[in-house]
Amino acid sequence: MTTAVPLIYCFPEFSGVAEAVADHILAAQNYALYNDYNKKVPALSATASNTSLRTGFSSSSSNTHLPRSNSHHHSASVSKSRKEKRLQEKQENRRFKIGLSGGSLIQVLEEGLLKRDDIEWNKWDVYFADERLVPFDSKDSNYGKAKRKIFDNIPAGNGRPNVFPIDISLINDPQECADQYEKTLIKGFASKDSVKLPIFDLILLGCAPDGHVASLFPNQESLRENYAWCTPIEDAPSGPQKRISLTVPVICHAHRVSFVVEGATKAPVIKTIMERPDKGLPASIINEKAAGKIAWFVDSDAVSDVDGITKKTYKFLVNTK
Ligand SMILES: O=C(O)[C@H](O)[C@@H](O)[C@H](O)[C@H](O)COP(=O)(O)O
Repeated sequence: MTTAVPLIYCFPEFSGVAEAVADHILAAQNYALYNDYNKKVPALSATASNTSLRTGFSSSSSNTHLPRSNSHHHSASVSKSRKEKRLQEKQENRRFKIGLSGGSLIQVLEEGLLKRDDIEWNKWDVYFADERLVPFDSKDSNYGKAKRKIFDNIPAGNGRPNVFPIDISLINDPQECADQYEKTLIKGFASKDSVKLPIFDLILLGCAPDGHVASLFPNQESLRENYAWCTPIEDAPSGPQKRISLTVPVICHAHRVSFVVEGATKAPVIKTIMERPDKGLPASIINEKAAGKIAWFVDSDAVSDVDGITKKTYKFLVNTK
């Protein structure tokens, strides 16, 4: 049995998965932007005290101290208000950084996200956990699919995310394409400081019947890549052969890593992941290495073969009223 005890949220239907995944994403968005899953705090633009509520920093002391008219106090309050302004700017510049896989996940997101009106799309930076090296208009392109199904259908006026696809001019050269995508990640995650690994707020993964996640396939060398952020795949055993993928260390370094898996065809592999981590399937490796920040969103069919797992009831975090 798996030594990591992941949270497994199970739903009888696909639509239940889609709704819960959307809530989960929204909670992660709100936490990344406001340190508050439920974003109960009032809009930032209003007052300085709102800033303190949102950031957790204590702001003005004017409610607890009588004002004193000396220059020291004046300059202190000027620098305080500068500090507040800086905090406010920092707050306003926060971004929600999410990594998406392809496959059926895109339909789940299409169904769950597009009906919500509390998504701050213009604060999203969307990267891809993996990409097939095909033209964007191919049905196999993860970016192309996400664009057609989701990004192109965001209602007007709801903002637009920053989306980071691969450099399409490099689809014949997986190594170059992976290096270039790594540069894109460095720019987005480490432009000012040097960081060992990027920290995504959330990475969403599917899981194929062979246990591959993103484009990390069983027994391939890319699964053991420990330094690069992004790895080339030259010979994927299914689907388009040339791909790029985020590496295991990058995926496991995210704040949250969530699997979204539906359908009876996945039942055998989910059994193996939960019961035989020693087989070392890519999904098992992530499940174990990122223990503590993993959640599984599955339908009943996908877990029908597994005995002895504890299914949790998903508690919706984001208040939609
Ligand atoms: O580009 C890819 O191949 C995907 O990112 C891949 O990792 C996917 O998530 C699984 O193959 C599951 O796909 P399904 O959910 O469609 O079965």
